Amino acid sequence: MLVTGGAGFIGSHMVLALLDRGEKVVVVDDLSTGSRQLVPIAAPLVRATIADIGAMRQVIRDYGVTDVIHFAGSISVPESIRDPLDYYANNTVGTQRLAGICREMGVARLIFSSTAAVYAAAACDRGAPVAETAATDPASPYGRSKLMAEDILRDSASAYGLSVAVLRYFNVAGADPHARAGQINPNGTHLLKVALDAALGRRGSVSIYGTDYPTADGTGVRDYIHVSDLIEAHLLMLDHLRRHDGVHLYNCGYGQGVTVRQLIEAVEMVVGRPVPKIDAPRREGDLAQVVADASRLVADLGWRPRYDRVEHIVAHALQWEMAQERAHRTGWS
Ligand SMILES: NC(=O)c1ccc[n+]([C@@H]2O[C@H](COP(=O)([O-])OP(=O)(O)OC[C@H]3O[C@@H](n4cnc5c(N)ncnc54)[C@H](O)[C@@H]3O)[C@@H](O)[C@H]2O)c1
Ligand SMILES: O=c1ccn([C@@H]2O[C@H](COP(=O)(O)OP(=O)(O)O[C@H]3O[C@H](CO)[C@H](O)[C@H](O)[C@H]3O)[C@@H](O)[C@H]2O)c(=O)[nH]1
Repeated sequence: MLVTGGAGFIGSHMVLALLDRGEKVVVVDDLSTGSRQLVPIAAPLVRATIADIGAMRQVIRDYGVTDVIHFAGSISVPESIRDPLDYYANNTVGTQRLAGICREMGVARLIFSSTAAVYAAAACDRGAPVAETAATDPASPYGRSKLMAEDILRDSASAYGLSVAVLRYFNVAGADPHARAGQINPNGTHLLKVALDAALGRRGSVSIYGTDYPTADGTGVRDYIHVSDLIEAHLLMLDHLRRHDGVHLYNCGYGQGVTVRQLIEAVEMVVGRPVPKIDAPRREGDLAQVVADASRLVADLGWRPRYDRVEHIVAHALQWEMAQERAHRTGWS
């Protein structure tokens, strides 16, 4: 099993879960945002970009890879607006190259990390959960870079017989309940990371981007999914893909909308300290609300989330942050 981006936030949880159930895993990661520290010793880490066809060919050959879970990519909506070409290169061209090498080397299955950012604003902003059948029309280069990658994989599936699962994640957060992995990128911009940093005094405040959205309290609504529940969906997907060829598409979320203010309140409650916050203008490329209809995942794969309360997500993320602080103090990071 090859996990691209396995030194990153979500990929490292995937590696742990695969090892936990006895699979052999190799990781390819260029460590652009990931960290060697997140990769367990039992999983060899090859430091390379997925665009390096020679390196990828060698990894797939050396480790006899038949299945790929493809997390490697660039993930920030605002960054994609500032530098769209980087996003198309890394997410779209990178995936196209990976599909080519999978075809050449006879890889059987690939699971792809896509995103809710592919959906059209009109489909999301009605307020109802968005199903896989909703219209796509991304509001950002990030979303477009991922939607094009989805198309490349779908076409590769029908032309070359690669079996593909596209998983559209909503907002992934939290950390391993045993604090073995978590968010490590010091430049992380996701709301929970920023709010926790503000609560822990590592940054001055959190800006609330937009307070005039047509939502319950005027702030943006997202569907935060605990990373461990997301990983469980990947394990189920992998088993399903091993029994069923073709192309599969699933949303991954809880169907629960949480506003920016509600998430910050949950941080205040769990940490037990106020979070300094500043009202700020809307952020370009943001939608008012993005909530998943994940009933397909539940019906087809029997997915049963375990951590679908926002307090779980915040508590596990905090536990990880505390473990990191201890490790830094004692020189173990
Ligand atoms: N975090 C979320 O809320 C979220 C939501 C939807 C989709 N996703 C997708 O999930 C995937 C993982 O996201 P994450 O939150 O773990 O981010 P992350 O930045 O922690 O992980 C990405 C990993 O990929 C590596 N990487 C990036 N480009 C690479 C390349 N060209 N070659 C090799 N390695 C490369 C990075 O070093 C990092 O370890 C991404 O594809 C992202 O678009 C994430
Ligand atoms: O400092 C911050 C950071 C975020 N937000 C707000 O919090 C919400 C969530 O923002 P994030 O930056 O945490 O996440 P996004 O919704 O922008 O995007 C994330 O989820 C998407 C899917 O919904 C994509 O997959 C993408 O990879 C991932 O970055 C948004 O309303 C945003 O405006 C703030 O108010 N202040």
